Amino acid sequence: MESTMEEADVEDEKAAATDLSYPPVFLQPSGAGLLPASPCTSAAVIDVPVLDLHRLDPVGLRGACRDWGLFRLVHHGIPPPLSAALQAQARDLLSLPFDAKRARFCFPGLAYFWGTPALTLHVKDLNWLEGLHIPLGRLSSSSSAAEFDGLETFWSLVDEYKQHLARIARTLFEAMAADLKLDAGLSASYLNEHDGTFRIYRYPKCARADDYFAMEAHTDSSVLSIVNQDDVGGLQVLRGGGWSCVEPIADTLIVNLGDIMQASISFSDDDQYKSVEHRVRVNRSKERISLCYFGFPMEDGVISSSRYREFTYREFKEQVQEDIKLSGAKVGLRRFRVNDES
Ligand SMILES: O=C(O)CCC(=O)C(=O)O
Ligand SMILES: [Fe+2]
Repeated sequence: MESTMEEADVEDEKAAATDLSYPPVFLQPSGAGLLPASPCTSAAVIDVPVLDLHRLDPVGLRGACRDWGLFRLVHHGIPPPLSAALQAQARDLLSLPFDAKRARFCFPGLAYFWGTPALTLHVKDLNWLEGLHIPLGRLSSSSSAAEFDGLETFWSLVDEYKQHLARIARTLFEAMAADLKLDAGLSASYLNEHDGTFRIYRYPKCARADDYFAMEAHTDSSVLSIVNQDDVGGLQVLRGGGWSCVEPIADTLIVNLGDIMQASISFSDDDQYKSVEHRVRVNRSKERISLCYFGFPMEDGVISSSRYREFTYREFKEQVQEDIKLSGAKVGLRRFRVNDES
């Protein structure tokens, strides 16, 4: 048994080591010279709350947002063939040779990245991922012919998909704002759903699955994030002090709340939503694709609450970037806490 496992490991490692679509940093079987992330632990599958977008139950939503910071969304209205077509396009585009991806996807409206979860952030550890970064606000104004050349199908799918994302994000946010009794004037600038960020991730297989994370533990800086994952799995959530797996289930979306929702504290009962900590594990023998949307506030949107000092989203973003530049890690909302001794 032992030797079979080892043989399988060697085969997986060889396959991963020769895939020329992988960034070269992922082709080093020994991972020489790379900083190892903390070892992954095995985690049990957990049943996360399920919400139906057609009949959004305010009590269920309140519980999911306060206790979990994450839920599974059903009846979300994205046609399954649209998700499948976009997943297939993502797979095709990211299977191009590494150099071709770097040369081809290099526009303000479409950028290829690898190794860290965002283009501009240099986090401490290598994340076993690559992807395409698409700022959705630029999509309609993006006029460069090169940006469209040969990608017409892809862009039209993204265009259709983004309408659904904006609809889902707005519907969920309105229900959350009503629950929190957010000030109507302020809450209008809390979510700029049409200018969200869309990222397509490919998590390469990694023979050393215990040494690296596909994406290390973090909270999202968004208002809310919407994850559409394939059937491979790997998303984990921190709950009750331990990590649990959020299973992929066909035609469902995983919604997680970001830091901005945690900061949007109800003035009426001082209660708080949760920006849930999550991470993605690598898979030894399968690549994983996920389509992720991040809804953010207006840049000048003021986030005002009893527990954090008032800040604009721009300020928050700049602080996150600065902390990462200085220490390689995000500090996040803690920076804005009133009376924070840390
Ligand atoms: O790919 C996933 O399932 C999650 C990605 C994620 O957490 C992120 O991009 O912030
Ligand atoms: Fe995330």
